[in-house]
Amino acid sequence: MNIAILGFGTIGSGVYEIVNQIQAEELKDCKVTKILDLPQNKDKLDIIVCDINDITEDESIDLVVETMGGIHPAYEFIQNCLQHKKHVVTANKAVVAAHMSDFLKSAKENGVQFRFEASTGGGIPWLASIQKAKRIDEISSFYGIFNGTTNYILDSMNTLNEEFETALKKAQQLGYAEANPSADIDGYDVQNKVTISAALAFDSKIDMKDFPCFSMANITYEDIQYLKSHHQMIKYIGQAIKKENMYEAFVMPMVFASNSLEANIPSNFNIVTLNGNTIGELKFYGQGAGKLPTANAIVEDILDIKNQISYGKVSLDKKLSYCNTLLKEKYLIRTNCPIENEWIDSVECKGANYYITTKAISTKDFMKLVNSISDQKAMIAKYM
Ligand SMILES: NC(=O)C1=CN([C@@H]2O[C@H](COP(=O)(O)OP(=O)(O)OC[C@H]3O[C@@H](n4cnc5c(N)ncnc54)[C@H](OP(=O)(O)O)[C@@H]3O)[C@@H](O)[C@H]2O)C=CC1
Ligand SMILES: N[C@@H](CC=O)C(=O)O
Repeated sequence: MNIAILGFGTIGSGVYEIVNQIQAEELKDCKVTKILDLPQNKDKLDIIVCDINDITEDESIDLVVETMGGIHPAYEFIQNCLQHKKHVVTANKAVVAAHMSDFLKSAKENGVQFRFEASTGGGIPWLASIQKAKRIDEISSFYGIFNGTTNYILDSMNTLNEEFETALKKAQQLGYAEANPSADIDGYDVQNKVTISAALAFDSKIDMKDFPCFSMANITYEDIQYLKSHHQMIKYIGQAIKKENMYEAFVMPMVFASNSLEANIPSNFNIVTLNGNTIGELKFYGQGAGKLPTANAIVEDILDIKNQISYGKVSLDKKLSYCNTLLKEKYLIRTNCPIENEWIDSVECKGANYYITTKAISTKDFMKLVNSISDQKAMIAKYM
């Protein structure tokens, strides 16, 4: 199987290394024969080309790996490759979340495969596991730590007493962060991953514009110390739940008991959990970001395509409506101004700050409460 890679950065170079340099029996008839890169990088390797047509028009190429990131020109390049009857495997959650149904349709029309395991959960076989679980079960909910960069930051602040900015810089140097790390910190990356996971778990295209997404940028060292004194830890979570033809979803910081699995996830690792009617709770753990773990997930997709292995068809046929009264939960707000409200359960004063815990309330009421807070630096989290 001849493979082309679009984009030779952290993940693209990892795919090249695994396919062309690891001596696995399964990989012996796979070879990267072309790489699309920008003209300034033309001399890095003799298989680099700078025109997508050199790949789409090359009949010897069977499969294209897209690891450029972003929506454009990734969307056009993926469509072009599918229309030229080449299988496509991508790690690019932004383009998959936005255009999954177009890609699946083009792949079907052209008799090829479109796979995207690496887009969600890095090296964890999460999407395949959702598909396997769904062969028997109805999946009612999933949640988890879906972002390696933000987990690395929170873990470094907690265990190494590092500043947020220092930890972020290290995560960037290690190749975990998105090109614009606001995607990690402000939640767009997890929104994409929740959307992709929901498509597979619930057979439905949910719209990320509907559900709340709170940044984790306001979490401070003092917040982590405060929670530690209460035997708790904060993590950055994506979550979705389905009830009949309705769903709720969130991206936000969440407070866990310090002896829970989630509270103890280190470094760039992710943990993701699904709930099914016969399997119950099922958890998956592994590196959620980084060159070789993510490249590994891409190569697993390549081998599944080569060996014609599928865990079920992806269908987005079910219509789910967003409903913000399905859940009733407790929230934690740290702010410099007191809040008086019927939904407040307790308030603890710490220096200039108030740590406010709400009663169990609906998302609808919680959003009203949040909109009444003028403190731009307020930290907002949900209790697990
Ligand atoms: N890093 C990670 O841990 C993970 C990343 N992903 C996803 O994988 C994708 C790639 O990420 P990553 O490897 O980290 O990103 P990088 O920025 O390291 O790599 C992207 C590469 O693509 C190149 N590129 C951009 N546009 C073009 C173009 N038009 N033609 C040719 N080359 C182009 C870039 O060149 P230049 O730098 O010169 O602009 C860069 O070398 C993203 O979608 C990301 O979300 C998914 C899971 C984990
Ligand atoms: N930036 C992402 C990369 C993997 O999806 C992350 O940190 O999780």
